[in-house]
Amino acid sequence: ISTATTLAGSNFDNCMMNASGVYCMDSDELLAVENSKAATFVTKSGTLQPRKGNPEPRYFETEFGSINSMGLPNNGVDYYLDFVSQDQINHPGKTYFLSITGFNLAEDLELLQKVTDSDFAGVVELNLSCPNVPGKPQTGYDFETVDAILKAVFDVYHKPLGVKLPPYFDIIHFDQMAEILNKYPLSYVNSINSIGNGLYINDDTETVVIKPKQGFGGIGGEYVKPTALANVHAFYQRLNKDIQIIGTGGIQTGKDIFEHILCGASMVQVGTALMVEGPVIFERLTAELEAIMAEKGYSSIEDFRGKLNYL
Ligand SMILES: O=C(O)c1[nH]c(=O)[nH]c(=O)c1Cl
Repeated sequence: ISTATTLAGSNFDNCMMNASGVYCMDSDELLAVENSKAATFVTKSGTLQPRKGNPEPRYFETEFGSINSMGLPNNGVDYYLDFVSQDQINHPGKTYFLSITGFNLAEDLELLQKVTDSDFAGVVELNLSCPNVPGKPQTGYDFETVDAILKAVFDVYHKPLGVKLPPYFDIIHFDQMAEILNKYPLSYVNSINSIGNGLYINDDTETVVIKPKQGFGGIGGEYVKPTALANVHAFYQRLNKDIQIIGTGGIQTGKDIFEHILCGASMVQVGTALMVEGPVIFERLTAELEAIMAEKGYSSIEDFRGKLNYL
């Protein structure tokens, strides 16, 4: 039984990794994921300059998941490019993911130029769905802007690149986004980012639990799995088959991974549960997924990927 997968032209010996933003801020965290059972890692979304992010508390764990309004704290794209370029030397042939996000098209292109000028040989994840930068709209919900960004990006960048999308909640939005995405040579689409602008309350103190944005923040964890599975499957149904899907959202067990793959995912990313359990989670998740595959008589994830049945 193998949980191996192929994504963006690279082979991975496992189909799971961290979600950007979790366990990927600095070299210690990235090495912890690297040295776990995860197939690879993706960095925290890098911006042109390092950022402190929003005032704390900006992340809070609840019974069913998490809420965050981090505000894009990161060490800057050069830090992550330097780290991954060095890591590639230590692990020749391994493919890593670099997440980037600009605050406008010019910044996106400047970030990609830096990637082109570096030794980075992995996959770029363009984060179109950073929900927690006050005053900035959620790019992923501005379809014309997404189209303009992808047109400009693929005019200049010709190596493997995927996009991280926010969740959509309307069938027409799945149709409209897929129509845009199908126009471009994307390696993959990663659905979903956190569900934007949720609110969690501490009843004892009658107070919100995070400081930024009067407590409003992106929701992750068990809360979001039905939305994540729907987004994975909606894009699987609509995108041309050379655009693969990374499934992110609500993964806590091997069963959750099985469901994401059944919906069409070729790789899954773990966020909130990784934050809770640490990188050792990938050993448990791998064992649980292998057990499900053994029970069902599947030897590879391709035996059941995308094969969700309808009634
Ligand atoms: O506030 C954040 O840093 C953040 N938080 C999220 O839940 N998703 C993102 O893409 C980002 Cl960039």
